[in-house]
Amino acid sequence: MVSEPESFVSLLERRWQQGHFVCVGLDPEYDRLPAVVKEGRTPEAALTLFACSIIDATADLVCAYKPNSAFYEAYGDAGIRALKQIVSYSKSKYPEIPIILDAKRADIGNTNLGYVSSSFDFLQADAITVHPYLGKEAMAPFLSRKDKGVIVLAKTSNPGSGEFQDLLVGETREPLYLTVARNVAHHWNNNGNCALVVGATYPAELQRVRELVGDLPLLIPGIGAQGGDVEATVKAGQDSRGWGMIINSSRGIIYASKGFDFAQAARTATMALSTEINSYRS
Ligand SMILES: O=C(O)c1cc(=O)[nH]c(=O)n1[C@@H]1O[C@H](COP(=O)(O)O)[C@@H](O)[C@H]1O
Repeated sequence: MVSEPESFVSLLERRWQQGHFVCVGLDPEYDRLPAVVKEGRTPEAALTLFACSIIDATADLVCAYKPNSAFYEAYGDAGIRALKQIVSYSKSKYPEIPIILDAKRADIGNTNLGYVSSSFDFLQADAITVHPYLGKEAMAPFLSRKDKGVIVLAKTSNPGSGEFQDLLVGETREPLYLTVARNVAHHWNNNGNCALVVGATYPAELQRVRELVGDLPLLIPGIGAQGGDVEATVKAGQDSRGWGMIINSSRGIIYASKGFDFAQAARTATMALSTEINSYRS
């Protein structure tokens, strides 16, 4: 009998149980790669070696990896091949670590079937980031994949995220990001596979979301290069179990050193962030 693949949420909860809350963002730019990685290699080989070296150096410290598709699509088919190799490498060597494809997809329903095939079946990611703009009905192809995580943008980390996300809406005149959080937690999550994105740069909003959604997993980017505060993030973002957080740092970890020691430096940065996160959990 073929056993069911372990679900995204169950993989995640096992990592949290072991005290791992850091998500390393695998967002490589060829021009920023260390010379030791680029020398004598094609861009495809260099991107793959860089990300896989960081995976090997940090696998015992993380709750997830999050490659952002943009950084691979930028290099055309070579980039897509690199992304495929990186996900395959991580899934075969570290099957206990969930992979989040950060692609911020979502379209009308039948178009979403294409995104589902490419992210979950071709790339074999465990979860994907999506935006909520088309509503629950359109999201059925994602939501029906019980084993895969559907991580919905609520309050994003960028300075201009309030333009739409903070608009006061509905009878209660609450900010739109809270309506998104409520609908996802209470109406979209029939299969227990939903999560939300809330930026670490907005701890007050993070707290409001956490109060509204119970123990729903939250992907929290914005630590490191974007300046989010770790203490405020953990205090606002942890759930009733002291879990619930996928705290992403990309540039702050992957570019910790430009030298031959880049992977070891990524490990040191991941360890420091993990220790700091755990020091604020209750
Ligand atoms: O969905 C995301 O991961 C995301 C949402 C958000 O609100 N802000 C945000 O920065 N991200 C992503 O998280 C990563 C942040 O990278 P660094 O700023 O380098 O740590 C990038 O891949 C972003 O695209």
